[in-house]
Parts: sequence; C-alpha cells; structure tokens
Amino acid sequence: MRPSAPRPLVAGPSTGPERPFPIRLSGPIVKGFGRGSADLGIPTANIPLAGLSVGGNEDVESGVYYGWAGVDIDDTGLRKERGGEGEGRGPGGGVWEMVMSIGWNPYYKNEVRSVEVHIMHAFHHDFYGARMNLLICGFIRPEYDYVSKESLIEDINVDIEVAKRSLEREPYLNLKGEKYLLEFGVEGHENEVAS
Ligand SMILES: Cc1cc2nc3c(=O)[nH]c(=O)nc-3n(C[C@H](O)[C@H](O)[C@H](O)COP(=O)(O)O)c2cc1C
Ligand SMILES: Nc1ncnc2c1ncn2[C@@H]1O[C@H](COP(=O)(O)OP(=O)(O)O)[C@@H](O)[C@H]1O
Ligand SMILES: [Mg+2]
Repeated sequence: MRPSAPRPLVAGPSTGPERPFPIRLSGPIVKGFGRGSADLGIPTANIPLAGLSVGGNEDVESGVYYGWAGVDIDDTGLRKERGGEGEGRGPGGGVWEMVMSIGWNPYYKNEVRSVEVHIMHAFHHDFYGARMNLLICGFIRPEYDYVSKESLIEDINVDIEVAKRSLEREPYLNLKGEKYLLEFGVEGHENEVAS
C-alpha cells in the first residue's frame, strides 16, 4: 500500500541521468485492457512486454518512470503518411514528455506485466499501431496497491507533475533532441542501455 508521507516533486539527480539511465525502449503501440481512458481518465499507450527482454534490460524493475517519448504521429495523433522508397522514413513524428508504468498494476491485479506510457499532450486521435521510441530518464516510485481508484488517480497526477518538473532541468531537456527518438523503423536499437 502507498506510504502516506508527502512526495518529493522532482526525481533523479539535477546533474542528469545516472546509470542505468537513460534506457531506450521501443515498440508498436498495442491494445491494453481499455482502462486508462475509460476508468482513470488517463490514457496510456501500451507497448509489448517482449521489448523488455531484449538487449539486457530483463531486469528493468517494476515501477513508475519518466522520460521522453518519440511517436510516429503528428501532434493531433494522426499517423504520418509516408512516401515511397527512399522517402519512406522521412521527417515526421513528435517528441513529448512522458510518464510510464512498468509492472503488474497491483490495483487491478493484472496477471501480465505491462509497459504503459502516458504522454503529456492532448491528442485528438488514437494512434494504435504507431511506433514509439522511449528514452527513460529516471525512476519515480515503486508500484503500489491503492484503497480506491481516486487515490490511484491522485498519485498518477502527482507522477505527471514530478515528471514535468524533472524533465525541465537542462540536462534532461537536452535529451529531448536525441536523434534516436525520431528514428522509426530502425532495427537493432530496441532496448539498449544508452551509455
Ligand atoms: C504514471 C503511472 C503510474 C501508475 N501507477 C500505478 C500503481 O502504482 N499501481 C497500479 O496498480 N497501477 C498503476 N498504474 C497503471 C494503471 O492502473 C493503468 O495505467 C491502467 O490500469 C490502464 O491500463 P490499460 O492500458 O491496460 O487500460 C500507473 C499508470 C501510470 C501511467
Ligand atoms: N496523451 C496520451 N497518452 C497516451 N495514449 C494516448 C494519449 N492520447 C490518446 N492516446 C491513445 O489512447 C490509447 C490508450 O488508451 P487506454 O485507455 O490506456 O487503452 P489501452 O488499454 O488499449 O491501452 C493509446 O494507445 C493511444 O492510442
Ligand atoms: Mg493503456
């Protein structure tokens, strides 16, 4: 159960991410249990857990993390139309702040571990199937069970604040420009720990 102590409003060193961060993780956006928007009012773009067992990140601890998400869509949520050969991976996509949960969602007693990302941007469309590249910059807290849905929502809203404040620090803000975030369809950089 969640400790009742007040929560710090930033997470991670002010000098920038420390090992093992930043961690790269990517995958296509898949369907979850449909609870994020409907039940909590906080949509989460889920990616397959398979991603976690590639490239030595099997031991990514369950919990709540913050960082940057590059998604192959525009800022309304529409997928970019790609041109033909040669042009197919042209510029496009966007990079936004994100907060994510990796784990079993103890409040819902899930029997599968999930990777879910809430992007701090209001989109007008769903974007299932789009590619998402994550740069995980730091750890916020472990996952908890909650006495009520309202207390889970309240804590996720604090996570969103913590993520925003943590990412506005210069060393973290600089990482928004990592080329990797907008490299869609490039094989071989699923889930390396960036050095
Ligand atoms: C920032 C963040 C923190 C979360 N923390 C918890 C948590 O501590 N415990 C929990 O049971 N679920 C937690 N969740 C997961 C929500 O329960 C989950 O997003 C919701 O069940 C939606 O799942 P769905 O994508 O399968 O619809 C968190 C989600 C986010 C985005
Ligand atoms: N700000 C956002 N962050 C994450 N996903 C969003 C956002 N806005 C819209 N979406 C869309 O909502 C979907 C997630 O909603 P959610 O209710 O969690 O369903 P699911 O259980 O299928 O993951 C994402 O896959 C994405 O297409
Ligand atoms: Mg979801």
